[in-house]
Amino acid sequence: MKKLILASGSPRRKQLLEQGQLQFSISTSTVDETITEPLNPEEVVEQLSLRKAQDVFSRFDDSIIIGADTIVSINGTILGKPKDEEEAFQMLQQLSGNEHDVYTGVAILSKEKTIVFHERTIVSFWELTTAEIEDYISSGEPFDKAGSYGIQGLGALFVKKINGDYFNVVGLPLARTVRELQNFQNSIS
Ligand SMILES: Cc1cn([C@H]2C[C@H](O)[C@@H](COP(=O)(O)OP(=O)(O)OP(=O)(O)O)O2)c(=O)[nH]c1=O
Repeated sequence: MKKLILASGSPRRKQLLEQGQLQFSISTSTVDETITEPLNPEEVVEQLSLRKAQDVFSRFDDSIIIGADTIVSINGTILGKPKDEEEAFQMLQQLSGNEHDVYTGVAILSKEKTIVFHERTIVSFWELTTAEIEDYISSGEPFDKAGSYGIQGLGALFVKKINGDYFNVVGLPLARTVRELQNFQNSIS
């Protein structure tokens, strides 16, 4: 059986794969995450997850590599990780009282094969007050997270409704990823 490598520096993705009882190591990718063409959110996450996986594959081509990327999409706008407090404030204001989509793309690749897929989860937020947003930003939680919130942390207090895989919002659609990986391993062995 080939070794499995998670191409991610995200502590959430590591935790989720561990929860899936998989044996793996980690090698962080250093790719540029800029998107230049006009793409749909699902195309963005698929392309970026593949870019991350390919980067690590170039160093470990005897292994199976998993890469992932998560973004928030609201009214045609894609929200990644905020660069500063001001951007975090704008993002949270946009999400307040509205419904948005969270997309995670996952790429699994080896010498023999490449697969890429995505999952979408719909999340509705309660109306947030300015004070609530400011307090949340002061907690520091928004900064390494797409859309400036973490559903697994204090951000849970903003969520009115969710439709789809919760773990997809945290950064990896776990059950689907494990199933896709099993099929992948069977097909190349
Ligand atoms: C919406 C949301 C996102 N996130 C996180 C998941 C991802 O780690 C992050 C989106 O950034 P990504 O660019 O997908 O991932 P990353 O930079 O953290 O890690 P890497 O590229 O090395 O794999 O946002 C949460 O933790 N909770 C949430 O509720």
